[in-house]
Amino acid sequence: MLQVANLHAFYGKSHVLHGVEFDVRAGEIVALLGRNGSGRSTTAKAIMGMVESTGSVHWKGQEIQGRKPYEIAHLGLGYVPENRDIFPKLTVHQNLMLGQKSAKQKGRWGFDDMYGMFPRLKERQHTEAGVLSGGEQQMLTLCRTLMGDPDLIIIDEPTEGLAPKIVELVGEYLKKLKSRGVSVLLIEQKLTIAMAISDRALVMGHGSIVFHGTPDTLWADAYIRKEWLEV
Ligand SMILES: Nc1ncnc2c1ncn2[C@@H]1O[C@H](COP(=O)(O)OP(=O)(O)OP(=O)(O)O)[C@@H](O)[C@H]1O
Repeated sequence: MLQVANLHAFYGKSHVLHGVEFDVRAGEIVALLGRNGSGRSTTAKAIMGMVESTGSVHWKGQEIQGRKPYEIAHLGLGYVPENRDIFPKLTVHQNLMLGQKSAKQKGRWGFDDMYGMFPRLKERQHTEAGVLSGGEQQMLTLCRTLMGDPDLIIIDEPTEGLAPKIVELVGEYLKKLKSRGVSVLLIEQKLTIAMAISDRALVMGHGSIVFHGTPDTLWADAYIRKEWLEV
């Protein structure tokens, strides 16, 4: 479904990704793990056309490397960035409306799905998004992206700063997405959530993939965990 090959990315003169290669198949949750600064967010941004990059990004059989971010989003790739991407002066409901692909075209998800999944957003549907808590804004960003009906969602550190109970909930939601046919590329630091929900795990270090395999194999690999992860 998504195939990334020989991906290099640059911030000006700084060369931060060095030939990243991996794939995400239909219906999979793939965890992209690594320490801060290892290049996970840059990988997401390079796939979405948001940083200068070279190499190949194949999405559903077509090359999307070099395309504009909005074109990539229209092709069914959803991106939930680390910093909350909401319109603070609009209400929760208006934010969700803006996420819809088009008002007429019915996607896989409607308002009821979002409010069912996150009752807190339903309670606050008429509230300005800017006054929501950090966790609620994160949920809203995820829901707004889902309203665009993506086939694959790249989600950057959704559990950052959340209480352990909420982290578990986020895991449940991501599994729900998978059960509705949405693939997930989950950027994470927490090995526990990745172990609990992902089909495969990738570990990044210094801008390259240093491990790929099942979560169980990763758990059993003390060297990789010690060298490249904070566990
Ligand atoms: N806008 C930028 N300009 C210059 N260098 C950057 C920029 N953003 C990231 N970098 C550098 O690129 C490298 C990879 O960073 P990246 O943000 O992709 O890592 P990460 O694994 O997602 O970690 P984090 O969660 O801390 O963002 C780091 O060395 C970082 O300092």
